[in-house]
Amino acid sequence: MNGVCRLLASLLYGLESYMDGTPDSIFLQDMLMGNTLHLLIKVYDRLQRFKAQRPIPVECDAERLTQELAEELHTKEASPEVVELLFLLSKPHLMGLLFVHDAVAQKDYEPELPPTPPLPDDSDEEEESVKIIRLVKSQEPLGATIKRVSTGAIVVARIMKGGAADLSGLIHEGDELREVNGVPVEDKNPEDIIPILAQSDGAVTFKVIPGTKGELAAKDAKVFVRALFDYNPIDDPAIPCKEAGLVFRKGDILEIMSQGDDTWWQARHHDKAKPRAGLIPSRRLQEKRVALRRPEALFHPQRHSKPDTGKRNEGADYGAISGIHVAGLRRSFRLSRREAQDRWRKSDGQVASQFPTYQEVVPYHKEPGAQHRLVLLVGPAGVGVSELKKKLLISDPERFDVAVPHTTRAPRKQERGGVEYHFVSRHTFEKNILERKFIEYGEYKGNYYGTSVNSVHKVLEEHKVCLLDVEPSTIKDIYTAEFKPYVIFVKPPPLEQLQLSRRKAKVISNEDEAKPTKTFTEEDFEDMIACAQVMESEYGHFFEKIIVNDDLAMAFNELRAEQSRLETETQWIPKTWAQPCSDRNLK
Ligand SMILES: Nc1ncnc2c1ncn2[C@@H]1O[C@H](COP(=O)(O)OP(=O)(O)OP(=O)(O)O)[C@@H](O)[C@H]1O
Repeated sequence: MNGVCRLLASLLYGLESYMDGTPDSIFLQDMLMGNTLHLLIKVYDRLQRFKAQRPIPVECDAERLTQELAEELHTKEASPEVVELLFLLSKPHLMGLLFVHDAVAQKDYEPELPPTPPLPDDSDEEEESVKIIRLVKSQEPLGATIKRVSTGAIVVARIMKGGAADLSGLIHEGDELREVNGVPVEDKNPEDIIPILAQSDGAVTFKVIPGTKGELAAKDAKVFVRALFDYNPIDDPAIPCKEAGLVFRKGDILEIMSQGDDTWWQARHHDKAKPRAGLIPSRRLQEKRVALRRPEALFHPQRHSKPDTGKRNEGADYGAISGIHVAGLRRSFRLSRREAQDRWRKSDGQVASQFPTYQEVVPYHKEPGAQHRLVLLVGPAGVGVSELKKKLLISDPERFDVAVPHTTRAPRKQERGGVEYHFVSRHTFEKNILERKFIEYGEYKGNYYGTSVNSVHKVLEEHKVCLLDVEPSTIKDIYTAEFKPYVIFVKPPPLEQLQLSRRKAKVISNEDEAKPTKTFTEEDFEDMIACAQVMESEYGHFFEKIIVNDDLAMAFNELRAEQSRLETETQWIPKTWAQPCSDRNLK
């Protein structure tokens, strides 16, 4: 009210200089000063106050009630009060008031929808199936894309789930667009139609010929996938509509909302509130793309580890360096593994596909009392996997453990079977190899070293978290429901930070046997970074967590936090792991 009054006052004040006595100016002045306008404003003010109070009607049919009362009064003795009441009830003002009251109480005042635009005169037979659709536009996009098909017609290519068009239920994929806001679009390109929509304020009217693809979309079942690659529609020249694309990163969990199209699926981030779906390349399309890019990757230099000269000091182990003897951290065993050329076991087929695109996943929460997931640590040689593992073990020996490895070498003084190693004969070891009892094994200086499946089971059965560091090529062999491995990749920081942080660090020397350790060389750092890149590009789809080992304390804290998270939060595991029948046990 105040605002309206102020506006009127300033209008009068502003108009003063224009009041020149002409009929128009006199009319305007009379109108602005007039009683009618001011009464109207008063009414407006009252209505505003009632709007805020939101009164609820006591009676919705006062008119009928009044009529009944009048009939009743007619049967009574005509006392002066009865006569007066009958007189009041019959007054047109009161009747009008009650009529309006009832209309308001019954909310019988919705504005009628504007009449639909008349069909053009030149309607032909086909026009019989024409649909006129009116949608009210908000800030949100309509959530539909259009394209020109081979017949030259403009059709609705996609309806994005949860968008305005989808929620309206009126427009469907395959509908042919004839007009937008009365403008024929048959001779227009899709890009020319967008500005017509952009210009329209409020309601948009479409004239469409219903297509046949309409009902398909809703039928798709919901699925969750882990994206195994990064995607940004801006960089994708093939996407039919960049604005409709969904940005995601490797590791994101996506809810697939429609697989109706062979090449473009619709998905949304499972953890984001936005209900509207975006376009993503289908598995088939992405696999095709990766396959075409593959030859390039094959020529990528692969330097997982430097060729071993066999000159290293077999006796050097982490005990020697750190003063801590823990089974599974023995340097000799780790060196043997690096020498293992023979990839003794092929993939068991559990991996989603040859070309990592999307992995179907389901939520997983560890039941109390269930075994922990096997924690796999991978990283290039020297990055700090052993250091981090050792710190974790020391931080909570009741909770973490490592599998005791097997070896064919003779026990040294103070070494006890089953503690540092399981000492076995060459014959037994080879028999175990044939029986596929090892997760990984290798030979170093004439002796075998290996980690058995049973030794991992032993740790898990004790309800401890088993920490295992493996070559990335081994992951696929234990990527099973039995172990539910959680793969953590330890990554080196960029070169400068690597040089800075490792100034005082020591590695095993392979040039000078007299000194078991040496400082890192420039080449070691470059190798580490190159190797990490190859590992990430070849095996990155297995990594659920990447820890950059720059500052050791920070990297360790991150690892610890991740371990706690694993025990408390719901995780996403491959769907095949949740179906016990499809498990394949390692023997
Ligand atoms: N963030 C860090 N800052 C400084 N030094 C580090 C860091 N991480 C590891 N180191 C040191 O780098 C050296 C190599 O680490 P570590 O032996 O743990 O590597 P690794 O990944 O286990 O490699 P390998 O398998 O070849 O033994 C050790 O001396 C370790 O203390």
